[in-house]
Amino acid sequence: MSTQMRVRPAVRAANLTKTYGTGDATVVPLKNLSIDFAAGAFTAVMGPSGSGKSTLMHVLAGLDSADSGTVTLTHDDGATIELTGLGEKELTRVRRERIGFIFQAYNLVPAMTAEENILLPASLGGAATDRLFFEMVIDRLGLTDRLHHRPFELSGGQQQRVAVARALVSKPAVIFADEPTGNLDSRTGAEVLGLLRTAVDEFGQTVVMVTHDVNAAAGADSTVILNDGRVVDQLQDPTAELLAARMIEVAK
Ligand SMILES: Nc1ncnc2c1ncn2[C@@H]1O[C@H](COP(=O)(O)OP(=O)(O)OP(=O)(O)O)[C@@H](O)[C@H]1O
Repeated sequence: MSTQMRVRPAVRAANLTKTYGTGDATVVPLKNLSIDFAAGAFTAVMGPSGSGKSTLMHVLAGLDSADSGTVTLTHDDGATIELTGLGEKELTRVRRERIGFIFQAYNLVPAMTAEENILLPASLGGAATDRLFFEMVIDRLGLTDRLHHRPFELSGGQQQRVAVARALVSKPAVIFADEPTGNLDSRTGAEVLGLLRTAVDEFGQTVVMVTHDVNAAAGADSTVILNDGRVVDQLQDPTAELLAARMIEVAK
């Protein structure tokens, strides 16, 4: 039995099926998919374009619904919440208190400055922000002199870094990141990966990150590979070379 399977899952997906469209236009991005994400671990999710990675992240975070199946979060004290069984109000509360999300499209609030965007989850959740941690995150992301700019005054990469900072500063139990380094130069990408690693190693948070980059995935503790809406492999501590070889096989 692998290390990953012995530890408590922070997030458990069971038999998730998701369909978009009807008739000839039907797409089934998730096909009876089950997977556990270990608590306090960094898991990468890889797979060909269209294999269902973003859909899975949205369903896991309660941002999109599944046709069937369940998503369950487990607290540190062992208490569980079935996200898929919650009403909208309760779901919003759980998302605010427990989940951070880094979207592919950043989803920043246009009228707010970078700092206001970063502090928004904490202010909505009523939690006090750890100001020292905030300063560390924005310094490492190179955002210190961009805090008073609004999103339209920032480059794509700067907006992505604001989205990363927003997901980190309230220290949610689980962070879902959908290609968080996709739009960044290699140095800033490495900073983002380092911060996600810190979230896991120093703060015990659980990180689930979609990436197309085998080097980024190799820095995680394990990698889940999706193909056609299903989990086709789960590798513990794989090397970038092994991941590259698996991705080529999956794409065949
Ligand atoms: N809102 C939607 N309406 C209809 N089809 C959708 C919608 N969102 C995703 N799909 C389809 O579902 C499938 C899975 O998409 P998804 O974005 O989850 O894949 P992905 O693995 O994240 O891809 P990529 O690596 O290109 O981001 C694709 O065929 C996509 O076109």
